[in-house]
Amino acid sequence: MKRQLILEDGTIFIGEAFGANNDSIGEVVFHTGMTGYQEIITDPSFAGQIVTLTYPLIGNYGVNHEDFETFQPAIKGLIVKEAADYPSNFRSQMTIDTYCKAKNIPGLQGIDTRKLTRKIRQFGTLRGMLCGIDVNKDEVIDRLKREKAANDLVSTVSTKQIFPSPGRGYRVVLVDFGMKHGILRELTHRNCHVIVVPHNTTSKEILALHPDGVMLSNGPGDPKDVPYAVKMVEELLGQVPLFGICLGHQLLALANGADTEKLKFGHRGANHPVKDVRTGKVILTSQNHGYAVSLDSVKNTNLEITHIAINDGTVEGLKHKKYPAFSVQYHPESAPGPEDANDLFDQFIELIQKWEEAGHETYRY
Ligand SMILES: NC(=O)CC[C@H](N)C(=O)O
Repeated sequence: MKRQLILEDGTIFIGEAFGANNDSIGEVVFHTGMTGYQEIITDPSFAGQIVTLTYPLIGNYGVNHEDFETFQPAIKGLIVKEAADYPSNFRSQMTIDTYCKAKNIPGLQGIDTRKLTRKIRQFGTLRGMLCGIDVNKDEVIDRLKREKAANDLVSTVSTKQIFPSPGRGYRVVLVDFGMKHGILRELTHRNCHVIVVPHNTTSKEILALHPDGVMLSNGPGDPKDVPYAVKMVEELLGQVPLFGICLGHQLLALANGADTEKLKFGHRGANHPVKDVRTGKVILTSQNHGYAVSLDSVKNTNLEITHIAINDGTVEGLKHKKYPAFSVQYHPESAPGPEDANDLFDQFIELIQKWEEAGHETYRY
């Protein structure tokens, strides 16, 4: 069955359908990872987006039940050069087509993904629609231009209920803006007693849980769409150690008076070099973001820039000058992908330890 991608600038890519049989509108973005399609598809930060994978063969090692980053994927569609029909791996439990059908994700294959990626790189991220080939093209383009992207994406992917992931170590409140399971996995590995709370939990409610540390998760959309979360972070500063990842990093910046901006086509891949400006050390990182902290806006704040992207000089890491709070724009929990930044979770645990040794011990049960 034929399916097409119509972009808001009028460009059309016609290919073959796979996955669910429904039409879908989203922001078309590209990801350059050679592996990790299962984690990409299930990363809630991609909510509202149609994801193009630049690696040409996707699904060759199948889909399994262990590598999901969330139960309910939030992407609006998947575009690949070729979706493998016969995966080969001992962990494989289904094909990418079966998974996309089960999770209501429309797929498009057989188009020139390099051409599409070049277009996005040249003109910036575009809105697009995945649909059958019998639609009225002009009506679709008009709709794509007219309709605004959703601005409440975080609420659609965050947990509605508070829930614990019990451990015997430090009590960490993890604010779920669309958390990847990987973050929970890393904290659990370090024996933390994690309490996952919804995106709109207030600072007062968080402090009432007597956390030793608070983790701000990744999440979809523009950080300015969640002003209540900026307020929550602002009120927690200096009260408890904070660690922010991706959206969490952007919220830490906004809470300190810095600004964020939309990047032309974002950073989405598994090999983005990042430099620690304090040591000069360069690491490879996994990334997925469309917004970034504006470099100049950090100058007159209490924040210090700790990391910079080698490719385009954007802000990749921040640290508070006075309070125990730090954040990174990239994903230290990434799996698969480079594990170069994984020790940031150990640094968070050390920060909590130091904070407590300094006499800021909170209650425990
Ligand atoms: N992975 C994330 O947390 C992404 C943060 C934010 N939604 C952005 O696109 O920049």
